[in-house]
Amino acid sequence: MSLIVDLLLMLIDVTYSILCAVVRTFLHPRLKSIDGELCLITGAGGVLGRLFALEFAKEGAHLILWDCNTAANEQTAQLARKLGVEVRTYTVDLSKRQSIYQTAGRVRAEVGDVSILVNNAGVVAGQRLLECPDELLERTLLVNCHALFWMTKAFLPQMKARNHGHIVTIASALGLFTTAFVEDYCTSKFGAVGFHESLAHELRAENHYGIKTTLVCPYIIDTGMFAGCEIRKEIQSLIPPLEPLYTAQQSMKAILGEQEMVCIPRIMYIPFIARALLPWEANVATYRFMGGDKCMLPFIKSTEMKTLNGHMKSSNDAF
Ligand SMILES: NC(=O)C1=CN([C@@H]2O[C@H](COP(=O)(O)OP(=O)(O)OC[C@H]3O[C@@H](n4cnc5c(N)ncnc54)[C@H](OP(=O)(O)O)[C@@H]3O)[C@@H](O)[C@H]2O)C=CC1
Ligand SMILES: CC1=C(/C=C/C(C)=C/C=C/C(C)=C/C=O)C(C)(C)CCC1
Repeated sequence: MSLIVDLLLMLIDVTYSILCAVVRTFLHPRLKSIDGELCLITGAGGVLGRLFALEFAKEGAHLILWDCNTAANEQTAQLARKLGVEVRTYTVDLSKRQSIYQTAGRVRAEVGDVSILVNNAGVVAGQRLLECPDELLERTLLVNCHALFWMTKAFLPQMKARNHGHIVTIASALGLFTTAFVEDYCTSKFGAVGFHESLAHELRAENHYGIKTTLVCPYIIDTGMFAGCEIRKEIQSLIPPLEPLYTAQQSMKAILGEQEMVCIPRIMYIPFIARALLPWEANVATYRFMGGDKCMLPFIKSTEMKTLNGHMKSSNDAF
């Protein structure tokens, strides 16, 4: 009997959540206020990180900015302070667990409890797997994936104690479907998506309904990180690279609307769903047609040229 009641309740929940998602797509959802909240953003010296800092500052959140690039991070802080919020900067190496834990300890002691955590920092090796130095591949996993464990372990306990907080994961469309020549990046972003989902389930399973999670999965953004990456010329105008500001603003809408996940642009849901529904060869055929199969080649070539010109060191030289 209780199975039938549970089944009916589940069906009501499923119908209600589908209706909510449909309504949300067409109407503007109510956005929460984050005035006076303490927001920590990683990679705040980078293009998207800086825009996030400014968007959160506009909403009245005080900022803790983390980056390995002290000068760029400080520039972001200066811009944000002009918007009237308090800003503290910290230089940290997110590829090192101890650096994360030490800096988190300083934040807790010097500022207090973080209530919004935006895991934004990300890197990519930008070289073919077989030619890429091992440390560069490892670094992608450490920064894009392992850092999520350490950041969450450092800041979730205080959120749990207050049953209040928000953890944002900036993943990627390449955490939902893949393309060639970016094995390190896809591995790390699929990891980030898996991490986000498991954490979101855990918070619900433990009834921590006051702690929200948002997963952001953007397509190529015009920040320079994937400079050269391009799909078939004729289709490029249909799916152009995203403007960084547009990406940050769409992400903010999802965060403040307490949306669980957002693909930017929405059309990215199609390759995500197609990956799960279509046979592998059918996906290969559509990738080939749209130039999604070799879109990373010009990006990889330009990184390899830089490496040849001595901008980057190869650890394989040691062998
Ligand atoms: N650009 C794109 O096309 C897309 C990007 N994304 C994701 O968006 C996020 C932001 O990307 P974007 O703004 O383009 O990238 P940027 O390279 O502009 O910014 C990343 C920032 O993170 C910093 N950083 C890198 N490694 C570390 C580290 N070990 N410790 C601390 N800070 C570090 C970088 O410093 P430094 O510059 O000194 O290395 C930089 O300031 C990333 O997670 C990325 O994967 C998702 C979809 C598309
Ligand atoms: C593979 C593929 C495509 C191209 C995707 C690209 C080019 C994604 C780039 C994403 C980036 C750079 C993310 C960074 O985090 C299409 C044409 C959309 C559709 C079919 C499959």
